[in-house]
This record gives sequence, C-alpha cells and structure tokens, in this order.
Amino acid sequence: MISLTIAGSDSGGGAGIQADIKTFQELGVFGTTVITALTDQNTKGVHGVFKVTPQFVQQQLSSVLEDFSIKSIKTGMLYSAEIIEAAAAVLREQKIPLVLDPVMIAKGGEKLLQNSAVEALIEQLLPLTTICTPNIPEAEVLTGMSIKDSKDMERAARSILQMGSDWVVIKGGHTGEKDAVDRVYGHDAAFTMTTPRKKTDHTHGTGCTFSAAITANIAKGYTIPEAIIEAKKFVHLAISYPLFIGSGKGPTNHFAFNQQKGVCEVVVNEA
Ligand SMILES: Nc1ncnc2c1ncn2[C@@H]1O[C@H](COP(=O)(O)OP(=O)(O)OP(=O)(O)O)[C@@H](O)[C@H]1O
Ligand SMILES: Cc1ncc(COP(=O)(O)O)c(N)n1
Repeated sequence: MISLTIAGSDSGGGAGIQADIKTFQELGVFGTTVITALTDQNTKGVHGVFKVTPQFVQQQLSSVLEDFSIKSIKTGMLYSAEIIEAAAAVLREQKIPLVLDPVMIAKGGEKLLQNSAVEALIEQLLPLTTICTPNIPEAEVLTGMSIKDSKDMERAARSILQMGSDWVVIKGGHTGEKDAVDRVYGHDAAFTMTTPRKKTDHTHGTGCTFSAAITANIAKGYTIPEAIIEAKKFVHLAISYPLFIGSGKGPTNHFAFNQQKGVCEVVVNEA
C-alpha cells in the first residue's frame, strides 16, 4: 500500500510531512511526499517559511504519480493559491481518494495558508475532495459562518459538502466541550466520535496526524467511516501518551498506537 502526502516540512518533526510519513509508517503504509514549503520550526513555533515554486511542486507530484500505484492522497500546508492551482491541475486528472486537511494557521498563530489562497482551495480542491477535515476556525473561514454550537457545526459541514467534498469531519480539538467530539457528515450519513479530552500541551500536529491516519486507512481498504473512526483512535492514543520532548507545545506520540496495540475506546453515535 502506498499513500502520498502533499504538505509542508516541519523541521521539528511533529507536524506536516514528518507527522504524515510517521503515521503512514506506523499504519503499515509506504509514504511518498510532495513538499510545498520548508518551515523553520520547533515546539516553540514557526520561525520561517521557504516556499517551493509551484512548478517544482507539480514536478514532484507528476514524478510520484507516474511511477507508483498511489492508493490515497492527503494535502496539508499548501501555502499559496499558485501552489494549489499547480497541484489541482495534476490531481484533476486522477481518481485517487483525496483527504484535504485545510491547514491555515499553526498552533502558535503563524500563517500556513495565505488569505488569498482560500478561494483557490474552495474552488479548485474541494470539488476533488473525498474527505475534508477542518477544525472549527478553518470551517469558519471556508464557510464564512460563525460556529458556536453543534447546530452551527452541522450547518457549516453541509455547506462544505455543497462545495464538493464527499465527507466532512468537523474536528473538536478547539471547542470548550468536556470531551473531544468530532462530527462526521456525508451526503447520506452523520455520526459523532467521542473520546475524553486530555489535559495536555503536547498537541503539536494533531490535525496532520489525524488526516494522515485517515489517508493510510483508506489505502488499506477501509470504508470511509471505518477509516475515520480508526484514525480517531490513532490520534487519541498519540495525544494520550506524550513524548515530553521540546520546551514548547510538544509533538504527539506516533509510536503509541502500535505500542498500545490500537486499543482505544471511541464512542460513535448517530448525529
Ligand atoms: N486535548 C485533546 N484530547 C483528546 N483529543 C484531542 C485533543 N485535542 C485534539 N484532539 C483530537 O485531535 C484531532 C485533531 O483535532 P484538532 O482540532 O486539534 O485539529 P487541528 O486543530 O487541525 O490540529 P493542528 O493544530 O495540528 O492543525 C481530533 O480528533 C480532535 O478531537
Ligand atoms: C508544516 C506544518 N504543517 C502543519 C502544521 C499545523 O500543525 P499545528 O497546528 O499543530 O502547529 C504545522 N505547524 N507545520
């Protein structure tokens, strides 16, 4: 099984391309990569961004796709409208399932997607998307809605479905809820996934890890709901057993899922 991630490099190893290939590897999937930008980053924040030219992003993508039998693709930090356009031009010619993690702002507040790129993301990538995985601030930017409660989350998800994604997962990392509740919507299905919210500062790269696990699970042949629920287990265990490395917001633990033999209770309810 081979998957592809199109994302930015995190020199600190907790998010971006590095989180993605660690997650693929732990789930038994061979990872290939298209790098959109290098970040000079550690657990204290993003200190600089060095972007790759759109043409070279496209070259990497074409090289990977013409040689490997890629079973699933994810996108993370795409940075600019030009990079999105370059990637979309190649992806449009494929029918490979696409997980779009609409990465916009790092946990430390630094911009990972230019404001001018949001329209390109919506117009060029959402129509090609199998699963879109926004956190709440990202869902607000995509839809222009203000999200305050679960009704708003459903309205925002339905609006993103209308934009062309087959499934939407509104992640609950940023709510004030006692539990970490993610809400999943398809055109004919809706369910919630609940785990206890962990009191921890070691959440750097949670979104990347979650979307990479979904992508790997799709490559392994899981159905979309199974791929999403199993990915919730992966990220919950990664958050539950921190590595305590770095002096800022530490990375999640990509080893934990296999160390704990995948044992994690996720409560799934119809929404
Ligand atoms: N403290 C926590 N305890 C348990 N689960 C959490 C916690 N924080 C986030 N999660 C889970 O981690 C996953 C990623 O959600 P989150 O909202 O943090 O993504 P994100 O903000 O996109 O992450 P990133 O900042 O890395 O881009 C979701 O399944 C969410 O429920
Ligand atoms: C290259 C890259 N991609 C994504 C993130 C988001 O992760 P987080 O929100 O946890 O900082 C990041 N910090 N760096």
